[in-house]
Amino acid sequence: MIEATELTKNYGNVTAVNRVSFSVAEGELFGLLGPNGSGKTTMIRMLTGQIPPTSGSARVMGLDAAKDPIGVRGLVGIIPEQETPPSFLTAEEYLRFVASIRNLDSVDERCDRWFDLLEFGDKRDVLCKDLSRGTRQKLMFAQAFLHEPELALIDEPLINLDPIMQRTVKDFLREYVQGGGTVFFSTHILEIAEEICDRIGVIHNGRILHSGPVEDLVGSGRHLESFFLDLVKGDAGA
Ligand SMILES: Nc1ncnc2c1ncn2[C@@H]1O[C@H](COP(=O)(O)OP(=O)(O)OP(=O)(O)O)[C@@H](O)[C@H]1O
Repeated sequence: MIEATELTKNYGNVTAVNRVSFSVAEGELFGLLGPNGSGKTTMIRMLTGQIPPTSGSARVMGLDAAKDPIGVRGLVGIIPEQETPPSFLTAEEYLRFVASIRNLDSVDERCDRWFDLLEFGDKRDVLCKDLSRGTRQKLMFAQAFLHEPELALIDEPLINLDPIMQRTVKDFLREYVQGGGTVFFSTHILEIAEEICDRIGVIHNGRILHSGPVEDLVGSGRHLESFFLDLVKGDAGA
């Protein structure tokens, strides 16, 4: 579903992502872990064609993300970091707007499903500017999955959600990949990665320091936190 080859992004003299290669297979829940400023958001922006790479390439669902960014965004679901829905639309108007752009049928059913699952149907007629941060995040989650994409790319999916809603979203993501969907998400919350990911990549200073199945870590008796800290601190000291 994703094939990144020597992907690099420079902002002026800052190298945010440095010759990163990896792939994500269908049905996988892949977590990109890294501390603040390590390159996670830049990576997701390149994979979704929001910014072009300085060099290297990314194929996403068979399309070149730099050459066909609109094609990629038509296929995948995206939750960008700290993105908020338009302030002047209600929650339901926003979902219907997304549904019309994506030419979806059964719009009532699709909207109801997400209002029910994420328990915010009582907010459907509230203007987005008046929604709480957590409810805006639920809405962003709903818009990303409204068209039932085969691949979702999510930047920090659970950051504003309370523990009950985090549980719902984690369960949804596991069911989604068990049903054949693929998820690429970035986080610095290690417990979430350890709990739901099939595979993780650890990124620091724009480079992938490690990539592998979570069960290898669990099987070795190591906790992800100590593994992550050793890797990142070792890299910082190198
Ligand atoms: N538009 C930009 N212009 C200049 N530098 C940028 C830009 N976007 C990101 N950077 C820099 O690139 C590096 C990687 O940033 P990025 O936002 O990708 O990291 P991140 O891992 O998502 O961080 P966080 O977890 O804090 O959101 C940082 O040094 C950041 O300051």
